[in-house]
Amino acid sequence: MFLPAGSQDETGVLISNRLKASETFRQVVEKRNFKAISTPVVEYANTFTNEIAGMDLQNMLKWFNHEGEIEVLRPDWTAAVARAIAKQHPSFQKWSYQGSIFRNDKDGIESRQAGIEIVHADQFLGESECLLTAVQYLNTLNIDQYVIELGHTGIFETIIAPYSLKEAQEENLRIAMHDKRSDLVEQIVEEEGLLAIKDQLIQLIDAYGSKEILSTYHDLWHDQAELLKILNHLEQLIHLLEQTGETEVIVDLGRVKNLPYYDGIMFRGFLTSGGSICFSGGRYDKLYKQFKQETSAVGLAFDVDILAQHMVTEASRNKACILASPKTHAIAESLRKELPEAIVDIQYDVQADGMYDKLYKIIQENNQYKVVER
Ligand SMILES: N[C@@H](Cc1c[nH]c[nH+]1)C(=O)O
Repeated sequence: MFLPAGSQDETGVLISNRLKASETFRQVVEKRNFKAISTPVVEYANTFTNEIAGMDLQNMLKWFNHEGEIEVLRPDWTAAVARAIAKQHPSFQKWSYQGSIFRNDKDGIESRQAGIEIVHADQFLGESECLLTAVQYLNTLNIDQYVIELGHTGIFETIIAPYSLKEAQEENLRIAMHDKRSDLVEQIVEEEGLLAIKDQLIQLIDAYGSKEILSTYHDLWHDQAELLKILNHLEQLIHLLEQTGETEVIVDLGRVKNLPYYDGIMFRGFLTSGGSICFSGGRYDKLYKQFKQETSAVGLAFDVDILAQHMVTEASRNKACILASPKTHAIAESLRKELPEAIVDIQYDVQADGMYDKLYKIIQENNQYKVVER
């Protein structure tokens, strides 16, 4: 029997790591006063594809229901949580969730996320709390080899704003920037007659690295108030992270939004070995416009599958086997307590050597049963 492309089975350590990552997440966010929320796996496509949320239906797992409406398997938590809490009283700000999302533009169709969303809070408070929760969670999981990257949708958007690009061309340019394809950026800019910003965009592609890069851009953008404001904002967040710990922070000024609803700061966590993205998030105030709310909204989600692959597994426990028979099986069961530290299996026969660290047999002594090493 085969599985559809993108679906996969899992066994052993990966599962226990994932469960541990989930439980740790639950504890960390509960202690930081997040309230758990869960939304159904099946939703109307419109929750994600409406004009404001803007996600692409093409990448969703979808079907028609009996009323002819398109339903999907949850492709994104952020839009689902926004739908769910839009009706809630705005006094509560901090939400957390855990569960799968399904999209066929990712490596596997299903990926497990653990995330937080902070709504109606002061902007800097929300962003700081997102980043500091990420730091605390990764520390608690003993993952210390990572880098936090900060970006901002406003840089690219401000630069192209004076030119009225068609939506499709704008998106192509965004994708070329996202992929850091200077050849494509050059081509699109020339086709669209945007020569005035050609050099600026090409230069931005390489504008990533440690915070020192910010001072170069302070000079370059000295007369562009909007862009200077963004640089100051990034600096403020870097300063906060520096004050609270040893976290390595980089900036990518050429970063463009990877989700259509982002408008503002964007953050990602990269694991140093291998470079996988372990969390991703950003500001998305505009998503709430669909509910006629002008508010602040920011969040991030961890890729729990990636975390599970990179968690250091604890030294595994000793594996013991008590050899029994149908007649002594009940006795063997009662003798498990004599081996409290080990993983204890009961078998009638052990075929392969090396399956267990120790083999025990049952003996009777003074009318008492006990296990002794064989
Ligand atoms: N939903 C985003 C993560 C996020 C949470 N909040 C804001 N952004 C993602 O799947 O990448």
